[in-house]
Amino acid sequence: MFSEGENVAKATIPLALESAEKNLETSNENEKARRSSSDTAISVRGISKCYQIYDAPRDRLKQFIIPRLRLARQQSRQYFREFWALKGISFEVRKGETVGIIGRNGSGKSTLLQIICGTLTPTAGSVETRGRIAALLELGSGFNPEFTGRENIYMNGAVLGLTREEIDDRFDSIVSFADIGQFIDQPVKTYSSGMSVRLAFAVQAQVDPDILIVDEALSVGDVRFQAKCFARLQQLKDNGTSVLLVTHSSEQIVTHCSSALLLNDGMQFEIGEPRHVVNRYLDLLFGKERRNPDSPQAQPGDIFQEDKGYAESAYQLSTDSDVFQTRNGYNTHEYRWGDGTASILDFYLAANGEPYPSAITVGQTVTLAVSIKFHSDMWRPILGITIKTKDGVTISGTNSEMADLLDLQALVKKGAILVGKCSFQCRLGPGDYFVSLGLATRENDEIIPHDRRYDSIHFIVEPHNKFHGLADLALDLSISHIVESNQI
Ligand SMILES: Nc1ncnc2c1ncn2[C@@H]1O[C@H](COP(=O)(O)OP(=O)(O)OP(=O)(O)O)[C@@H](O)[C@H]1O
Repeated sequence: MFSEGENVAKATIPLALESAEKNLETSNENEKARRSSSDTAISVRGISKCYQIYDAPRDRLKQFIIPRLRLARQQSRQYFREFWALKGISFEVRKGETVGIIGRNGSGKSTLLQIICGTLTPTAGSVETRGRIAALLELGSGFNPEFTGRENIYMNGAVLGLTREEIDDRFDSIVSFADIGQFIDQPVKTYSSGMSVRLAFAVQAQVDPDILIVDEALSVGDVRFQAKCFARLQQLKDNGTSVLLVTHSSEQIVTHCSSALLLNDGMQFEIGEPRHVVNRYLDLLFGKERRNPDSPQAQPGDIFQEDKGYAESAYQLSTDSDVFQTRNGYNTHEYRWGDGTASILDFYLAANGEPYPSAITVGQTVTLAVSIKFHSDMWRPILGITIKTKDGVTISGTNSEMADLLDLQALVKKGAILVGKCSFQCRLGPGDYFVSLGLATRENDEIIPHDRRYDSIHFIVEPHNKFHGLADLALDLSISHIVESNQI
């Protein structure tokens, strides 16, 4: 049905062994193997999970009874359908590594985590884990709703293998982390979902697990609590805890994970560097009828005739061929997809009028212009732009719908060239930034990408000491009155 061996080989290399290979060049082969395996916290090999789906409860009964009534040699009918929730998943997680697991609803993420935790048995394959596993699999997982928070802390701690004294030692820090006040002595059934998650995370994270598994639970907590959880996750990672994090947030993946696994229909769709995996995920979410628009459908030159005016514009943007990749600042690692019915051909970037600058000084006015060619008629195209940090955190983004651009709220004819322009004052912290561009249309509730060029332009903001942080909010710091010490 599927080749497990193939998957093992493919998956383990990017996650765990790549850097190990570099480190071990000087060691002998045996030492290599010993050290690599002692560094491994989780080893998942060829995991598959098949559920039996029964159309009616009586079929389940028939499946149980009838084969037992027949003679052993007689072939019995099957009363269920097979559903493979996971197929041939293989990867390894090293000590101190945080691996993000991402995928659409129903792609198999929770099933995989349950198998790793040992609460679900795989149909095929095996999992090996080292050390204490703490898991936050669902709301208030492991809590008895009738018990108080206090009682549940002791119960959970015991399940995680802690003695009463060890729990006593950690009790105050758990309660302080959860920060649910007097509710600690109320039955857990009276808690809000956010409070349950606070307590559950506090317990799991304060028992110093070797492996911590978090399934979406953090999305329930408020933003301040989430920030606190991620700070704690960082501490745990620094102390060697391996973390498996299931989330639908691509930003959490790029910000907190050292590698990522993308599941699709139960299969390992992509594994490796978080930003790349996240781009593949976005591709799955929005990339209907994916096709790389490398070769424009219109004949070179014919559009140029119609659109002479644009070619003469201040930005000297190409209007007939794709020269995007020839410009200074083009990121060769851009991620491009779309159905190819429009092409983003060219871009112009300037800082205070200087074209394609090697670096931008804070405070300068940045101008970005792009030319787009339409290879078919298009109703209300949407032009979007997003600026992200090199870690994939979105700083700001907008699109022609949000900006209410009337020019695009109409039919754009095949052959037309559009030049979009965006300018902003650079109020960014020093560092590297990436611009993503996109041209799409909306069909009912679905976005159809025609040409998306993610992280396609790279620019650098020069070091400065005007402020610290990602962006300047023009914080207005002032002191209204100083009282001399001898007047107090
Ligand atoms: N006990 C079960 N019996 C039959 N099918 C199941 C069972 N549990 C899960 N499934 C199916 O297996 C698939 C994977 O489910 P799973 O919960 O692992 O997905 P998921 O990626 O965690 O989804 P979500 O993002 O919505 O939480 C789904 O199609 C689900 O319907």
